Amino acid sequence: MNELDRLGLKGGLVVSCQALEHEPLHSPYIMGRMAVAAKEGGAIGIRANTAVDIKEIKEQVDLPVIGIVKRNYGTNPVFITPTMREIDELAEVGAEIVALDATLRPRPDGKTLKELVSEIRSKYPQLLLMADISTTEEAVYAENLGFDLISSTLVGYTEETAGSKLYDDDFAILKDIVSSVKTPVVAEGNIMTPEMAASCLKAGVYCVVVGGAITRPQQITERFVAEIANLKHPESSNH
Ligand SMILES: CC(=O)N[C@H](C=O)[C@@H](O)[C@H](O)[C@H](O)COP(=O)(O)O
Repeated sequence: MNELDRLGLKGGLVVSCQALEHEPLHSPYIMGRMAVAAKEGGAIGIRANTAVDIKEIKEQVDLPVIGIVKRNYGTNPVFITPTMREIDELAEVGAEIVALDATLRPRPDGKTLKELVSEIRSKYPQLLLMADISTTEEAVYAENLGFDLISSTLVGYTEETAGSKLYDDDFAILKDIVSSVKTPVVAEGNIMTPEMAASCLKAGVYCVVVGGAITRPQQITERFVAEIANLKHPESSNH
């Protein structure tokens, strides 16, 4: 059994417990409780943002953590674990897997993705690396660089893919990625229902990451409110 399979994520649900500074649940304590709730519900892993949140989550649950640090560097669009600084923070708190932006866009420190990956491999050989990508081309490149996992996290969140959603055309992009690489693929991004999560697993992904639909109550409330508003004013939904 390889290092990745030993973590026990295969075929299961990873819950992303994240709340940015501007969000109502922003707090390591609350993210720790979210992780406990996720574990009670049967989650087999947690995805989390920042060293402080991960530290708290690791004190609360014994599940493997996919760690990221979201940090903006000026106007550069790469914000998920962009540089070695964020990798160092995540390694220090013991994230088993580190996810990083693996798009082909220039990074804020001017390093190429290839350079960053080889630096991480020599500094932290035990760390498993997840490539957060937005296109099949990026997935294939990430596989060539030797990433341990490839996640659809950034589909719809880059200039090139803006306007698309992971679930478009019955998860066509996800299926294309799965059939183009041998590396385990993670389905992540806009998976809003249990049925959608099951469809992703049926499409051959290694595991599924769900965030907002479980841990961002403001998003969940918004969907209820939108549906109710639609009932009251059906004609306005066309505008
Ligand atoms: C694009 C981006 O910043 N994605 C972030 C990556 O960690 C998180 O904000 C998402 O919540 C996570 O990917 C899970 O996706 P969803 O919350 O849609 O289930």
